[in-house]
Amino acid sequence: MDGLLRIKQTAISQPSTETASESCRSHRMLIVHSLSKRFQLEHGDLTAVDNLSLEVHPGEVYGLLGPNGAGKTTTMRMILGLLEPDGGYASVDGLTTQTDPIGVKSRLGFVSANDGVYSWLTVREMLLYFADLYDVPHQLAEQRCENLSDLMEIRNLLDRRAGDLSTGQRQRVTLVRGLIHDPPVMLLDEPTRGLDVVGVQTIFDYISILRQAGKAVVVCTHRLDEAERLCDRFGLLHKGHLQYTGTMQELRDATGHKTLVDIFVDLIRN
Ligand SMILES: Nc1ncnc2c1ncn2[C@@H]1O[C@H](COP(=O)(O)OP(=O)(O)OP(=O)(O)O)[C@@H](O)[C@H]1O
Repeated sequence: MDGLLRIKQTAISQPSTETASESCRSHRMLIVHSLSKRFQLEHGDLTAVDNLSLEVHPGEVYGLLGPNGAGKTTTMRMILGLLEPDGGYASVDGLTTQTDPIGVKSRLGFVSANDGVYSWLTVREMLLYFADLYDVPHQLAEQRCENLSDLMEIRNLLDRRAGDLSTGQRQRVTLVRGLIHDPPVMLLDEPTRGLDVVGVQTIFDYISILRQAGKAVVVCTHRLDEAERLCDRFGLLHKGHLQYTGTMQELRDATGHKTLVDIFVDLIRN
């Protein structure tokens, strides 16, 4: 952790230097406005996401939590522009998924437990390829590749074939890949799924780096204990509705329960 934090300053842009003022900084937040999605099933419609609104500010980690089928993935897919909403939009930097879906996409980084790597490319080739997809100028991409490799301790892997890496090494590479275009907003879908204790700690370190770099971070996870330690604010989704949103203390005050687990059990049973 110490090593990562020591060098993080050089690897990803800091909010104070990247933006001139607080008002400018506030544009770099994620706004989700009245997102809705219905799926047509054989026996009628299913509302997977119902009029969901939330905001995530720079330097804030927001836990989007909910039981199986609550609508988390559907929400993420709509924010990422992979699924057309029936209503509402997501916006970053004043751009919206309705009017400039590619502009929004270029401002989002995505890390998922299902991330794969291009087996036949070296790690460096793959990182530069992704940078190119995001139109990062080559020299800047090379510089980011070096700096982020130091940050996530993968410098010794840069010239190795991605397909030969261990699970933990791949994880670090995909974390770097998510940041190669220096997006202001990061979406993390079940980032600790299937990882050992070291892998989980890597994710914790990564998220604290993102927070300190002023990224707006959304984390979807079933690990409520982890979410409680990681996130500044939470949205509790159930059957497509955002039932509660707020800090841990606000959730406690609203529900009368102490832990996320208790809040969840109550939510699902009632
Ligand atoms: N393409 C689709 N067609 C029909 N129904 C879908 C489709 N995608 C999702 N759903 C339904 O929408 C609801 C929400 O699914 P979603 O995958 O968003 O939940 P989730 O909160 O991510 O669940 P999990 O934690 O189990 O991954 C579920 O009832 C699911 O079956």
